[in-house]
Amino acid sequence: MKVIILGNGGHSKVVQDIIYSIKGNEIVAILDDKYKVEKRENGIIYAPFDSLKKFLDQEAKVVIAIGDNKLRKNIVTSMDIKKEQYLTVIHPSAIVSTSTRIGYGTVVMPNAVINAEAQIGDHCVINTGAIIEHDNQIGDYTHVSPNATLTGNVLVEEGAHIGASATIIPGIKVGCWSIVGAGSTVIHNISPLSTVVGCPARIIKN
Ligand SMILES: CC(=O)SCCNC(=O)CCNC(=O)[C@H](O)C(C)(C)COP(=O)(O)OP(=O)(O)OC[C@H]1O[C@@H](n2cnc3c(N)ncnc32)[C@H](O)[C@@H]1OP(=O)(O)O
Repeated sequence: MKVIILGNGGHSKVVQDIIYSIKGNEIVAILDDKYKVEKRENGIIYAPFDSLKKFLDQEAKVVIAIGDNKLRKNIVTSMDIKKEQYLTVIHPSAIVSTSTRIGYGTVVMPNAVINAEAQIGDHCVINTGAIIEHDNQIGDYTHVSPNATLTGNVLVEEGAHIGASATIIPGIKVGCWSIVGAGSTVIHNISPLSTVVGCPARIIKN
């Protein structure tokens, strides 16, 4: 599979490793606005974002490898690429139930676990070792950070960011574009656009 990667920062390095860990994948271009002019190194083209259309052919799939949820959404809305052309990337060590649905452009990192009937949206990041338990609903453009644990029936709305090693107890709703601080334990629903931290998590911004 030919793959075009958008973004070339720290998160992208991990995504590139995952793409290479899957047999048959080939990264053909890495686009980022830090490249002002097009260049080719070791068979990969490096160029600014707006050159995407030039490299996009029917065979190539696209992954947005940018950790920031809002930026990922902005790029998707500005690029006008067909949904089906986004590649869903799942590291071979991740454990994913056959009854889950994982959306377009979503990246599932090493040792993540996604259990029965969880639904994961488009352009999400399920980071290293994250646990998404049964029946979770995870919205588009979310990021579940390394080692976070979402227990059963958790609902995470669009754009929310769950910090590293956070824990969310069963049945909780995390509102859209909220942030859960690293190491927090969430025991109450979180309203949209809020930031919560601590054990139990308390609101510090909304
Ligand atoms: C591979 C990767 O790297 S994936 C990326 C994973 N990233 C993360 O997990 C980062 C998650 N982010 C955090 O935890 C951040 O601290 C945030 C977003 C919750 C808060 O950041 P800011 O809005 O900048 O808040 P700020 O640092 O000013 O702290 C505000 C208060 O909350 C407290 N606080 C901040 N974060 C936490 C936390 N995780 N747990 C407990 N308390 C916290 C601070 O001590 C401070 O308290 P005070 O007012 O009593 O002094």
